[in-house]
Amino acid sequence: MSEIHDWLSADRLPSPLDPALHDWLYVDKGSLTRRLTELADGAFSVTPLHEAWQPLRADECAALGVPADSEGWVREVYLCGHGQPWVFARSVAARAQLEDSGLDLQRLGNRSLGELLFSDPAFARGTLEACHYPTRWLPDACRVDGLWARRSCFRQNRLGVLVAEVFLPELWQAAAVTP
Ligand SMILES: C=C(O[C@@H]1C=C(C(=O)O)C=C[C@H]1O)C(=O)O
Repeated sequence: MSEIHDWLSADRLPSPLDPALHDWLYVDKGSLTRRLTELADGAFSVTPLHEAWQPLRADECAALGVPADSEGWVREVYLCGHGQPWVFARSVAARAQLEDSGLDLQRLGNRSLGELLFSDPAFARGTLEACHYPTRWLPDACRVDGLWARRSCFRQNRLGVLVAEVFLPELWQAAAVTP
């Protein structure tokens, strides 16, 4: 299934995925931070790569329900096990929604956004969608074609935080999954 470039919910997949891969992408709706922490026996860390106000991508504006080219806070990090990048995560929120919400994403640093989202019961997670993440959107250091990614939107009142997680080959090795 090398042609999936659009974000698809599980019911729109053209054919079934390997069950272990399907589980990571669609079934486990809990915190990825917690799942990776368990897999790494506690040796989990977050490495911020890029944090800035900038225009959001078209697919992000559509998912958040804001006008095209809206500005938002963009946070890109590696989620690491034993110091090795396992997941590249990009989380975005539109400026107007964020400023109304009081959520302070700018001072998160190397704390996990997942801990924050999952510790606040006011946030509800939307449908998980997956795709092969466009290579050009990856940092140079992990630019591999056809990597599986998933995304979902966490909503609280008017605020949406869209979280995309790209699974890197080192994670599949550690988890003994053949993607
Ligand atoms: C949504 C979660 O948060 C994770 C932590 C992130 C961060 O710190 O920037 C980003 C995306 C997620 O992979 C989670 O743990 O499930």
